[in-house]
Amino acid sequence: MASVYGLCKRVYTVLYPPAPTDPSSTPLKFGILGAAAIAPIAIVRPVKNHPDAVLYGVAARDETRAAAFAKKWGVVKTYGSYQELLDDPEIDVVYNPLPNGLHYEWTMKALAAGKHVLLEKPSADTAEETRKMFAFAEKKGLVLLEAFHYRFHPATQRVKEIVDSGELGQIKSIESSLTIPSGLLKDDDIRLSYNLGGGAMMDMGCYTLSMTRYLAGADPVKILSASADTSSKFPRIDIGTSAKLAFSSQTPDDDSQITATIHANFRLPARGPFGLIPAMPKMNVRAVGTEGEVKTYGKEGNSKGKTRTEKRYGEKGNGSWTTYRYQLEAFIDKVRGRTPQHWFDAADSIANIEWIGRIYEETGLGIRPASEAEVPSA
Ligand SMILES: NC(=O)C1=CN([C@@H]2O[C@H](COP(=O)(O)OP(=O)(O)OC[C@H]3O[C@@H](n4cnc5c(N)ncnc54)[C@H](OP(=O)(O)O)[C@@H]3O)[C@@H](O)[C@H]2O)C=CC1
Ligand SMILES: O=C1OC[C@@H](O)[C@H](O)[C@H]1O
Repeated sequence: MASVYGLCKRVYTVLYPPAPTDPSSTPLKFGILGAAAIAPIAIVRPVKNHPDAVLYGVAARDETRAAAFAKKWGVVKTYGSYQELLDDPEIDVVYNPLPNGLHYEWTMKALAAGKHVLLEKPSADTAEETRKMFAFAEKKGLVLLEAFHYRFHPATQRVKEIVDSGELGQIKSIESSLTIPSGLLKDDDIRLSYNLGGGAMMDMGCYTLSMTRYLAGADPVKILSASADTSSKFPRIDIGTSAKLAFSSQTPDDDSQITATIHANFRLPARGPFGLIPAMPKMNVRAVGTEGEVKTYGKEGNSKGKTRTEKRYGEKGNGSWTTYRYQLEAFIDKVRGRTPQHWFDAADSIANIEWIGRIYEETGLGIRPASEAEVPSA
């Protein structure tokens, strides 16, 4: 009963985050590019709870969309084009939740305008674009972060701690999957557009790969296999991708490899007789060592031997801080010149998109198209 109450309380606090009690008189002003579906959870609510941030602007291709968004979420100013927002000297930080294929163009333009950028995942369509964005940010002395929010949460960090502690023995395999049920995406969803950088490996596989690389503490050494499911309607889009990767063992004196499987799918079929049991979105990570295993997100299985369940909601906000709120805290610390509790750098983002590209090549679908937009040069 107590935990049901706790859950309801956490959900309520996530949806209605309390205003900070000690707001800054000179907060960072955030601008959002596009009235994106993800913006309320990923940036609007976290900003409302941060003492050093305000939601200043939102731009949309059609200003009425920006106006509707601003009214609903309490944003101060609206713009009828992304460039107008970037040209506003009041804006300090840009949140870029545009379709993947537009990440590079608008991040380069935002950096050129002198804004720090919190950039949605995956960083861009190609590794070359990601390299250029980070090089430009560094040259300009601006903060650029790919929004892998999960990394900032204490639960993720605890899993990493368990893996690194050695209590599981030598890690032999890592499995990571992120899947959503069939029927969730409409045909015009950005995730189903090749030109906008869509595909399951881009959209969800980027997390599974990132998490696997994080737990392995290294990049893969080889792709052992990779395959993609497609559909006749979207022949260049992977509805699902599965890949098997080899990592070098991180344990000294162990020359065996870690085998990792990653799995991303947009169309998990319903189950049971006549498909009557609807599938649920699933996020699962499991690292198996010679002495034990750790699972995240999934339910306890019928494991033999000793098992324990650890919960890590984090201490902040009485356990109500989301991954996005933790991410925002770190991002603002970085912008303000403080040391964030966790960070990951350009090399990490570059390696992730490089391996996404390699996996796409291996499936035969090829990497997503590079941007043809004219952008400011680094
Ligand atoms: N961190 C996370 O948990 C999540 C991250 N994401 C990432 O965020 C990004 C956006 O995802 P999501 O919010 O679901 O996307 P939406 O479908 O809501 O699209 C985002 C915005 O893209 C703009 N846009 C610009 N050009 C186009 C175009 N040609 N076609 C369609 N839209 C266009 C639209 O802005 P306008 O208002 O100007 O029309 C729209 O609001 C993606 O990179 C995705 O990977 C998505 C979900 C979860
Ligand atoms: O967190 C997520 O889960 C569902 C995906 O479609 C989305 O883009 C991703 O970021």
